[in-house]
Amino acid sequence: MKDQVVSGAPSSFPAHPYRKAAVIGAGSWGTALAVTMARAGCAVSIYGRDPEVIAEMNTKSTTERFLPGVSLPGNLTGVTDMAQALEGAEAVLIVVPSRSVREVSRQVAEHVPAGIPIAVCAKGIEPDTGLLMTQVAEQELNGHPIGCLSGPTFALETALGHPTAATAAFPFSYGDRLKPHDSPAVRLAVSLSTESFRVYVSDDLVGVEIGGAVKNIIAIACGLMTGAGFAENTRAALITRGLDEMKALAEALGGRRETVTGLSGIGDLALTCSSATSRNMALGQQLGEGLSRAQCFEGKPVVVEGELNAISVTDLARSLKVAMPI
Ligand SMILES: NC(=O)C1=CN([C@@H]2O[C@H](COP(=O)(O)OP(=O)(O)OC[C@H]3O[C@@H](n4cnc5c(N)ncnc54)[C@H](OP(=O)(O)O)[C@@H]3O)[C@@H](O)[C@H]2O)C=CC1
Ligand SMILES: O=C(CO)COP(=O)(O)O
Repeated sequence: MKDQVVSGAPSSFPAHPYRKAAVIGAGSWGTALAVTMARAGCAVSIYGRDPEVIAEMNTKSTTERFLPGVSLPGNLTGVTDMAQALEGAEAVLIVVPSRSVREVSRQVAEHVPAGIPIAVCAKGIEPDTGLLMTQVAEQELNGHPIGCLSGPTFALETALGHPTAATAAFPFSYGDRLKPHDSPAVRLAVSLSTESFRVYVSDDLVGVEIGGAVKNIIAIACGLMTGAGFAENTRAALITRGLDEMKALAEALGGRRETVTGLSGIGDLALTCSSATSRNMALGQQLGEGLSRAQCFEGKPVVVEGELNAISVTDLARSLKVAMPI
């Protein structure tokens, strides 16, 4: 099964949805995914470390800082105790910034029995090691199927119910008797399926994760050029050449080119490079307009994955002798 290519829409693989899941990270994307899973019928516990955010979720069914205007479903419970969040979970989603994935994976490992699938939803490459986020999680979480979820998915749009599609990827090589419909990728896809959210499945973790990590950097570049006063020809050139860089890096790591031309690659690249809703694009645009880093986002701290990852991706590309000029 190791090299079998599995991809497609969840309807091709009927599967049992998870009844109970834990989301670790109560920011915008973690909460949007928790909301989506809860709407799909799963009982979801979401772990956050800020007691005020969690209290607002449980008392008002809102999270105004992260998803303004969104009403949280009743089967979503916020908790500030990680062990409590993970109790009885059949699947775990880790949704924190890439720089926190190792620390959080280590914490999750203390509370989750072996065999429970873990989906890492952060986009990035670890500095110094050059590891994908699923590889980081794998080092900390022994005995778990580890996969990822990625795609063109602004959190607020997802939570507001705008039609959205993403890709879930898990390897199909563990467990001799595993059938495609038993794969965590398929079960996760089904567990997240609502009228407005559709998840496609893949077994190409490298292709999926490289798309997510690289698109943020290209989006900063698109923002820079927009802020500096350049126009659409320049953006099209950056997106197209950026896609080529993504393909080259994915291939060098054993990923597939066709994955990069899917939702998690060109889909996310197109989204993030075209809209100031993207924090990466917005940062680039403000810098291009001449603001200092401290002035961007009115001085508030905002997660901009492409900043850190511009360095880790460049280092990784150099170590593999892949040309990535952008
Ligand atoms: N927002 C989006 O549209 C999308 C985001 N993503 C990806 O999801 C990841 C998370 O981004 P996003 O949710 O947007 O970021 P946010 O800034 O909205 O939220 C990050 C959350 O992670 C929490 N966190 C950070 N470090 C830790 C830690 N060590 N332990 C526990 N919680 C922690 C933060 O808690 P605190 O507030 O206490 O610091 C916060 O609740 C990123 O990699 C991003 O690229 C992917 C797709 C869409
Ligand atoms: O990854 C995202 C959409 O797919 C979110 O993009 P930003 O992190 O740039 O806001």
